[in-house]
Amino acid sequence: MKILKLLIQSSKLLFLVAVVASALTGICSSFLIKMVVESINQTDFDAETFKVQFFLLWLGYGVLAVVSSFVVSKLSQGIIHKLRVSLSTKILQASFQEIEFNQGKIFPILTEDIKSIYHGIDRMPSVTTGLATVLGVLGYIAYEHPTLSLAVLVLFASVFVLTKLSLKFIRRYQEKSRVLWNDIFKMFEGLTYGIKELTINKKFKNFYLSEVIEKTSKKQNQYLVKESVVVAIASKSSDMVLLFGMASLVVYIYASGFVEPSVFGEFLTLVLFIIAPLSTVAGWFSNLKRIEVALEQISSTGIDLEEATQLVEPVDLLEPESYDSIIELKNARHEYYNPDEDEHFELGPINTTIKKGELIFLLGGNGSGKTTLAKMIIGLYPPKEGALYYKDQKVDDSNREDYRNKFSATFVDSYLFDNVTLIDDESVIKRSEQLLKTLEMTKKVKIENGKFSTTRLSEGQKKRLGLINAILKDTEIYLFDEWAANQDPHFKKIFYEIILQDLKKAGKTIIVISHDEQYFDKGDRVIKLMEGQLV
Ligand SMILES: Nc1ncnc2c1ncn2[C@@H]1O[C@H](COP(=O)(O)OP(=O)(O)OP(=O)(O)O)[C@@H](O)[C@H]1O
Repeated sequence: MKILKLLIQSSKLLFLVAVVASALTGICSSFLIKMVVESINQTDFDAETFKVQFFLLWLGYGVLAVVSSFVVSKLSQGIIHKLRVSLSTKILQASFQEIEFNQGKIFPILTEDIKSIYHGIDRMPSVTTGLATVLGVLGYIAYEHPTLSLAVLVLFASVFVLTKLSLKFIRRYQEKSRVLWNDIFKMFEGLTYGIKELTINKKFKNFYLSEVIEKTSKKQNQYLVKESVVVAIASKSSDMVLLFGMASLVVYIYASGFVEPSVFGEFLTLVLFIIAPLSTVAGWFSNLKRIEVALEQISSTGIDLEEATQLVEPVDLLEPESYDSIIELKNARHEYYNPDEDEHFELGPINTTIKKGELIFLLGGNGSGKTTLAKMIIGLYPPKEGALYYKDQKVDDSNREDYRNKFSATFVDSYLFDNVTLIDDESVIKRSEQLLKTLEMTKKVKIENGKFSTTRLSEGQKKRLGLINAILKDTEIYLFDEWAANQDPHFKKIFYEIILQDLKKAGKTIIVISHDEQYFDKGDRVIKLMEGQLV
């Protein structure tokens, strides 16, 4: 079971303490039950010994139960923390294309699936204690009443079969309701980021509320209700099987007389004591299924929760003194397949070279593949065929991370981080102040505690801050994907005539995706894409 593996991986020592403490708690409770039951029919009842023994077991039970709860909760919290960090790490390490393709699934995983795993683990103290109690009492019954215990085992086996049968249905509904979480998150995304469009148009707002939100939410509720019904049927029918079995035994024992009624009474009391913990253990199996569903969702995005096994040792690219080109694409191809529309987009084969210090404009109509080519050049999409070279060295899985580090980029949908731009170096502070001035942002943004003071800005201003962020990274190659698209003519001029020229003077290699043909004479070369091909 993957969840047990995760628990053990989290801390072997804590896991061992939790198992031992839970087992001892169960043993204490079994002995307490045995003492009470035995004392009922005892003729030579010794109250003093009973009090001492009972007190010690009672105290032991309480202390051990608290210890096991504390340790398991420490373990489960540790797992949740580790899961969050490791999931985030794995997302950052995973193939960009895989994560980009599964973008809609990431949020539900980081919230819903982690919550399901947490709730499953959180119940473990009561489950382990319950299990230990059941096993302890069963052991005692088997020792004291071997024939009767056989009958109990048959009854418990029926409960087990019933639970197992119901788990198939429970899992089916859990899977269906979990898949709907992806739609629910998408719908909340629309509600948050599309609030302008929704607020403006009453018809659309009502449609979104009734046809999207209400329908999806209702559908999920139906699955959740079905799951609860199956859980209730399974658990209640188990209780009914147990009670019916007991009643049948009573009738049979009275009819056959093969056991003394007083012995049977003691036996029955013991069995009744373990029905509740047995129910807790059986109920937990549905939680286990939910954990399985959550873990499957996580691995469906290509994220493997096992400890990372480094497939290729990362290496740095060399920095030779002389080389032909800084970037070269040889027969490089990329393709997308859109399963929803059964549509392919093919880029390439692309053959081109970029020299160090060149300022290149990349031009092309909407959907011609400019951003896709940019992502391939920057190392986000490894070419599906052909190859990419940096200073005459082939870029492959081992050096791709180092290759990507040679770039700074702004994309159309770039995210402006407000807590990452660490401006701690004196020269960087100076440069950022200079850039704020050039891009006329000094009245809006200041540098405070090594960060920009605000990101509550207009879209054009945010883009300018994003540009400053990219430039401050001071990398060898820059890529700007339609940066100037939403800038007014004044800031377009600043971008093409000051910013790009300053970068060029500093020896940077620059690729600019742009439709501003009036500035193309400021560059060294223009390349054009048409339907995925360089023309
Ligand atoms: N993540 C993706 N998955 C599937 N298809 C995609 C993906 N991204 C882009 N495409 C498809 O690839 C084609 C090229 O897209 P791309 O974004 O590279 O074009 P572009 O030239 O940058 O367009 P624009 O000028 O509109 O930004 C389009 O037909 C688009 O539908």
